[in-house]
Amino acid sequence: MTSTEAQPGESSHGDGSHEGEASPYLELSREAWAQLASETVSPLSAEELERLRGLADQIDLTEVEQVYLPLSRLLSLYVSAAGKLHREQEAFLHRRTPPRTPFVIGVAGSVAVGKSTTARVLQQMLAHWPEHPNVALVTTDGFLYPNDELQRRGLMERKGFPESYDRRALLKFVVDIKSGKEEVAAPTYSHLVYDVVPDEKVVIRHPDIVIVEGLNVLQPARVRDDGRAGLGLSDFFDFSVYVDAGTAHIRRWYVERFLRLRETAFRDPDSYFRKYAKLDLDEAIAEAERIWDTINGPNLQQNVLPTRSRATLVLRKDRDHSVRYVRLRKL
Ligand SMILES: Nc1ncnc2c1ncn2[C@@H]1O[C@H](COP(=O)(O)OP(=O)(O)O)[C@@H](O)[C@H]1O
Ligand SMILES: CC(C)(COP(=O)(O)O)[C@@H](O)C(=O)NCCC(=O)O
Repeated sequence: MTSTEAQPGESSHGDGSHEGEASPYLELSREAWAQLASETVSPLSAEELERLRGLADQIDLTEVEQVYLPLSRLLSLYVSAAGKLHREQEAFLHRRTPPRTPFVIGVAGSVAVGKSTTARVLQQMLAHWPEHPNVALVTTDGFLYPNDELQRRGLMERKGFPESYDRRALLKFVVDIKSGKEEVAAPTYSHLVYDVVPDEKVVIRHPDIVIVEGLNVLQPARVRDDGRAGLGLSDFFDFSVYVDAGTAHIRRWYVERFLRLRETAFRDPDSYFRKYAKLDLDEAIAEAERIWDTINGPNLQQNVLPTRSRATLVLRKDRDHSVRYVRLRKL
């Protein structure tokens, strides 16, 4: 078994358990997990796998086969079991027209850890398992307050912190999905203009599975003024994945992505960051590090990392994005 380094604010096991307590997780080394891949028949042809890589230019095909294929199979088992349980419960309750309840998967983790990449690969892979072809993907950034509102609340330097989201709207969105509403719409966010896009929605119809990806999807429910805890988003998740890595690696991935965007997206005249396209290399690195050290790094430590032990499964990556071990909840 791989040893784990403790992170600030976490238990010595790094999984929420404390000395002398049984860990609620089963930990599988990279080798043990990859072994499962050899026992899993891929629902994707070689060409489909190759096409999948196009989704995430950087992702290694071996990684897709050894890590994400068994993960999609495991998820597929959970989806089937949840569907069966739901149907049997509805029959037991004599409900004749049971509503469709999509299987909801949360994908959490830091900015730049690889949540979007993981979520997109899982979306494609899950859609190839015959039982559930309609897999929708929603990112929580559409539920950020628009920049005007963030400015009004003094939160422009806190984008991504829990209070920068319209949490009530986000919760309603997931409740609507889980209660089997036929059509559900979510607002969208543009990384180019760095703001919510007015009047643009992503509409989800009849999904079998919905993946909800975002920094704070595992945040526990807030305690209300009357002292009672409400419901949190994760109360409506059937499964959750926390994408994890050492903070120093994530900080480097953030800076590298920033430098790549400086060569591409930041040059777009509509880009909020077009001023960064003019920076020389050292200035650009300093600016990316400043944003990390003042916004995304503190958010990771204060809000995101403390939710890791709430996940059903943790994917722990190494410095090159390869998954080093997988932790799965067994209790
Ligand atoms: N599995 C992977 N292999 C290689 N590079 C990856 C992988 N996952 C993410 N990356 C790279 O890491 C950076 C952050 O990934 P991204 O999915 O955009 O993160 P997030 O959605 O968490 O902000 C991107 O530059 C992306 O290309
Ligand atoms: C938009 C984000 C808050 C991520 O939102 P998410 O989809 O995880 O809800 C983040 O990518 C972001 O822009 N953070 C602000 C600091 C920065 O510019 O990196």
